[in-house]
Amino acid sequence: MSQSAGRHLLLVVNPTAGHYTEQRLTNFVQQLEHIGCDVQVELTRRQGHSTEIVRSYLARNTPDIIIAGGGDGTIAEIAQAMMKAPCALALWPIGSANVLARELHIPFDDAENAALLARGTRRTVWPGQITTAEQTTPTLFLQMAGVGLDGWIVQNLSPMLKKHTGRVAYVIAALQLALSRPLPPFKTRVDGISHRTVLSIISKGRLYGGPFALFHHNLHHQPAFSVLLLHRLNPLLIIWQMIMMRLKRRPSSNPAFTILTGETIICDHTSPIPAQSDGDFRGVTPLRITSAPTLLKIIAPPQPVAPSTPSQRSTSGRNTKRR
Ligand SMILES: Nc1ncnc2c1ncn2[C@@H]1O[C@H](COP(=O)(O)OP(=O)(O)OP(=O)(O)O)[C@@H](O)[C@H]1O
Repeated sequence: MSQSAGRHLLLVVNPTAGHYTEQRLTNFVQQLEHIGCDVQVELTRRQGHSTEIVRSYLARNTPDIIIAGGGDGTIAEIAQAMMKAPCALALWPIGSANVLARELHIPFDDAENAALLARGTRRTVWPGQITTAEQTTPTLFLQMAGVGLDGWIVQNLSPMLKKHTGRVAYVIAALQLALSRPLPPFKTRVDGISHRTVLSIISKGRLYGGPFALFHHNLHHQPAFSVLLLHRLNPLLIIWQMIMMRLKRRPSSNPAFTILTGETIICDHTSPIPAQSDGDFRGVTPLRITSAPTLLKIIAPPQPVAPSTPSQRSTSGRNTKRR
């Protein structure tokens, strides 16, 4: 009898996610049933609906695993409702970018993913949380948050273009913004040290925008973030960095940006600067980013041996200056 026999799974699916098809869902459910799981499928109908589905489901049931069928936005919404639940989260990566799934080495082949679910190996991850002045409850994110350029991009992104071109839509929006108007600089404080930035990327993972490695380490296993602070916006620099990322080279040292690690990040400005996390708009500055108070269990292959813990440092040597 398989290890997964009798496991009760809730599969929450975003049917608007980049790589969803009805046929793919039918096949995936059959694969899960084939390994002995009892699967309940719920389709979302609007943004935020997956949080409501999971909350009301957990009030009445105790599933063994909740599967997030979608991209990073759907995963974050489901995690938001699961923080105190004893069950594990699994990923069915059918989104456009699927950054967290790439980061955790979740198989993109559905049969292999079902086999991973059958084995049930778990990792714990430490989510981040973003709190704005208008929120009473912080919003969780599992992969990354971006303030400034990233927030403007998500605010200006055409959903139709995203549906048809996937990640290319973000590049088009970034170049449009970079060429159209000067973006206001704002203040980002990383563990008390203040920097002037036009974009701050605060990440648990190594990857950004899909398969591109932006940082050396993934910090999912500890209450810290990798932080990239872009000090000025130069379209040529952005194109150059994209080429380097495409070639899977990490950003080189450059006076235009600083890379460091930190635990508490505060962004502020006299006028509101937009922020996104895991690909969705999250409000405006002033805002504060810290680690969530609880860990989350995720079905994933075992974590590769981690390199030594990075201490707070800067690749451009500028993190000690106050701006
Ligand atoms: N039925 C729905 N209709 C409209 N929006 C939805 C629906 N279900 C979920 N959403 C929203 O769609 C947004 C994007 O979803 P998701 O992250 O799953 O897919 P994606 O954008 O294709 O993938 P990725 O985040 O990996 O690029 C999320 O904000 C989610 O709340």
